[in-house]
Amino acid sequence: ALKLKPDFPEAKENFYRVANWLVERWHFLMLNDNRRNRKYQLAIERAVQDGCRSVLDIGTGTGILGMCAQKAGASEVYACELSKTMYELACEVVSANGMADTIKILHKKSLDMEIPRDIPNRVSLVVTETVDAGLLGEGIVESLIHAWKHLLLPPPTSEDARLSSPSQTGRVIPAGATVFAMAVKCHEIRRHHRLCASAVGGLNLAAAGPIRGPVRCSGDADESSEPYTTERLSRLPGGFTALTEPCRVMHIDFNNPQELEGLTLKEASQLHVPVVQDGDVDALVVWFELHLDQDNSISTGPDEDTCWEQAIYPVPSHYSVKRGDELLLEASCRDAYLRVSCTGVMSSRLTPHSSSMDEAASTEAPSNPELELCSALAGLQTHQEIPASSFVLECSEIALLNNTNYHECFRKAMAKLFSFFGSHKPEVRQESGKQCQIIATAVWVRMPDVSEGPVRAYSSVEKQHHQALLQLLARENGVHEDALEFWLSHVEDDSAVLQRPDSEKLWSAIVLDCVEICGLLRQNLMEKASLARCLLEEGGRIFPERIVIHGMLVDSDALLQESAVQGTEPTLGFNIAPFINQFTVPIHVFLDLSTLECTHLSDPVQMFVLDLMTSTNNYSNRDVRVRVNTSGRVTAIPLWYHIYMDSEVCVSTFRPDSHWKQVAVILQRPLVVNAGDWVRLSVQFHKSSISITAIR
Ligand SMILES: CCc1ccncc1CNCCCCSC[C@H]1O[C@@H](n2ccc3c(N)ncnc32)[C@H](O)[C@@H]1O
Repeated sequence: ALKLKPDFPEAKENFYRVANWLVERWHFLMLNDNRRNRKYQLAIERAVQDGCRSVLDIGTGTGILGMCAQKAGASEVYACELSKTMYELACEVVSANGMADTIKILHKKSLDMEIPRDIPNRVSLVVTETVDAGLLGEGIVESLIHAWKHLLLPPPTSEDARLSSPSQTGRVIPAGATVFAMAVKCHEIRRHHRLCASAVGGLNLAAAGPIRGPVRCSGDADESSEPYTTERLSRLPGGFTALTEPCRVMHIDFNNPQELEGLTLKEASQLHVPVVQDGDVDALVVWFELHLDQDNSISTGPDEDTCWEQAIYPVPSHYSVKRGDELLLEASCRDAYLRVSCTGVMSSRLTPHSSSMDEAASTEAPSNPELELCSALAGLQTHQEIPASSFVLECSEIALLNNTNYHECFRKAMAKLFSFFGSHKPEVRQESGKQCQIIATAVWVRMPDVSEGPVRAYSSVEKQHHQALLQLLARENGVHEDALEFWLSHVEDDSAVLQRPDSEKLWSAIVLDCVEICGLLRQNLMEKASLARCLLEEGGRIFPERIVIHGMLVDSDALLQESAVQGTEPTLGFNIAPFINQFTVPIHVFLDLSTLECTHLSDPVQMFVLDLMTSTNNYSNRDVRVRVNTSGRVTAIPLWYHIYMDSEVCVSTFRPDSHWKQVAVILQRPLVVNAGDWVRLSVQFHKSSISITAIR
């Protein structure tokens, strides 16, 4: 559609969503990571010079590692790629770099490859980077077990190593990986995985029983949750505090088929990690060193200036630790995921601390072992896992519940509305009672303050278990059963939700959920608002009534690195950028603007106003003049919103406690500016999607 009509807004909007899905953003990060590319190239060159003549690149992506092998002089290069989009991209890239006839690319998962159908003979080198932040999440162990059995020449046995040339034996790049973990205290992780308040918006949540996030590294591998989430620790607002030293969890040798086969059957290993700092454990952070060959490795650690994320295992129970304690961890590779969890704390506090006693203890005959054992056991804090029956909410929903500022603002605005109705129309009120429709396609709606007489709230919730949770909360908080009516809105068409009620049932308040967690405005927001306006009774209000879009000019190389490959230099001189950059998306979502490495080139300015109550105030485009107060290169325009519940009560989506992220418009061509310049931005708003072009 875009090829036919490049500026067709719906197609543009859909393309952005599709492109983000088809080509994951880390492809850009990876290809721009010149250090990583050079390390792989060096390891491949060594292996080929060492005698590996035939190479298979598993998970070739754009084909860069296969091209390294071909350029290093390998005589046979094969590559396989399971994603159709990436496979087609790799074919374009390889032929554009003149290697179409020397690299054979298969649109196949390596596990489905056979000899001689797919490749004529076993290869002497497999190169792959099918790893995620938790190392095993892309199935590298399963892929390599299969590769050793069916695609690779046998590994060198000890005498082989001395005698035959490596071309008769097989090897893998990376050769292995070492996994590390440490315990951290981090508020940003906590507020996304654990309820930090027992009451929200005047509702006592404790009544609902345990509420937990989707990430759970529990004993039973219940499929409803993921074992870990990922974060770039160096970019988390508020940072983190390391409570333990990093500890070495395990080493995996990818050149040892027997070890790989035994990995998922191996018993969990128990680790005792010294605590170096007092605090409550919020999560375990896991990263790894990828040993490409003996002396060449890539680290994904939080303190390296690496572009990679770390694996985060939130700790559900409350472990508070003190310097000198030992944290007990358990690590295993069951069902091909790396699982790390806290199993207890060996508190040092129970053994006498004072130095004199320690000296005495060390000089006297060994103290009585029973005493030592029972004091150690007494110090062993272990906690019951949260029962699996607890309610599971998304991380963003937990962060929403923890966003007390948002709930307070909402209550304030609602209370004003109810007092308005209470005072203005006593006669009408009696027979029909206050009809208040809460249309919040978000999970969470606040029960209006029902103390002010009969309020009927109708909520459209998307998920059954949210309805169950709300009903439970209503009952436990004295909200009468029939004061709250639900229907299950269906994501695809909200019209069912907005169907016009019979005439007497007009609404006094309609709540719209306007902003997606990723920071985009919801699709068809203005259409929903105009539909909702027809459903209001006299004096009825829409919440929010207005959204003001703010933005500023920034110079951020980090945003460029995540959105497009910057030329051929980062990719070892191979011409890859024009092909992968077809999937560049001019809107960067899930941005955490508070920790983005960037230079602010202007003050924040008001870009656009959306009036949800009075449609005549709306327009579709606007020119905004922005004064440059710092010289630099404008590469992006971050955007956030001030959401006005009513004329005074406002919630910003760019606050430390906000459960929303921000977005950024990436300029097609960076604009060099000097302090004192004025930049004119043409801001278009169409079908809830914003586009901004900078004019000198
Ligand atoms: C320092 C590395 C690092 C550290 C931490 N975080 C991220 C990274 C960077 N690695 C990200 C790559 C991760 C994606 S894997 C790359 C490509 O390979 C494909 N695939 C995956 C398995 C597979 C298979 N068995 N057979 C054929 N194809 C396969 C995927 O379809 C994808 O296009």
